[in-house]
Amino acid sequence: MTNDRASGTDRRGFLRTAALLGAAVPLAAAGCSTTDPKAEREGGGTLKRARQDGKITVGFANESPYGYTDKDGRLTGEAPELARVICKELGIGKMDGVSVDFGGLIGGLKAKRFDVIAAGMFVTPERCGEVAFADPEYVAKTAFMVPKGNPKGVHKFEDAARQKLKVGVLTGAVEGDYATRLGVSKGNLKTFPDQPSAFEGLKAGRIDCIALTRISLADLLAKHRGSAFEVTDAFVPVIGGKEQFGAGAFAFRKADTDLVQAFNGKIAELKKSNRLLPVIRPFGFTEAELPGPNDTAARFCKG
Ligand SMILES: CC1=N[C@H](C(=O)O)[C@@H](O)CN1
Repeated sequence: MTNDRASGTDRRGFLRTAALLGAAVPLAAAGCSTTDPKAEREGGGTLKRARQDGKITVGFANESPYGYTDKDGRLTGEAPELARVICKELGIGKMDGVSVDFGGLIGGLKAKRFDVIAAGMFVTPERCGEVAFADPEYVAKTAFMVPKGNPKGVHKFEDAARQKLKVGVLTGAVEGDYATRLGVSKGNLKTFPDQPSAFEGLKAGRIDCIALTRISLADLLAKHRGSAFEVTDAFVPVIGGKEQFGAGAFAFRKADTDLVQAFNGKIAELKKSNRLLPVIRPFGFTEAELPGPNDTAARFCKG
């Protein structure tokens, strides 16, 4: 992989490359934190290395508008663009991207294929056992893509479960968990590696609906204007009496505590100076999705 390309392997196994990400800027050596040798042994030290190299690698799931390559092959989306702003301010001028299925993000991070997950991944208690999350950059709701007119009246997972409908989700995404916990049988849950294949499944009638964030489905629908589908109103699944808001955040290896802190510092600054929304607004995010003061990673790790 070159320094300024995003690369990955698509689901057919073809290597895909994509031009990247912002011009190099001089290293901001001042204020760099040093990493202790123990942290490096345990897989930390990424912030120091990234500052020295002037480069960091992010993992993304090619889910638009969270993290994807555009028609020119450039890595973009809510999370990569925000990461680009933060990294530049941290003195890391270049960002490479590696594309994997959503379900491969945590494994890829741990295997050091990349240093940060920049895919709008939700903070959940299970995932907090595996990775360290920064504080959320947005909080989003869920929706379904269904045939126009929503003939089966699917507004929440319980509606799909009751009617034994087939629900399409992305591999490794939270919606699969929501669905099964709210009564959809494993046999009626169909996983897809990406949005286009889920859409094909819906079109072919292999599934009755797709469950994802409303933002993701609105983006998918916009790519298929005039199609026979619609996106339902956004809702918040409730499991065991608890509302499941989707708090999206960058994720890091647990040993990279200094990198998490550095990102958190910059996210706090961006929020305080009202600079967060302008970065993510072009991707369909509004004030309604901005995290509140209590929407911390620690809060969502608790569930
Ligand atoms: C950006 C995103 N977040 C959810 C998740 O973290 O599982 C899923 O909706 C998949 N996509």
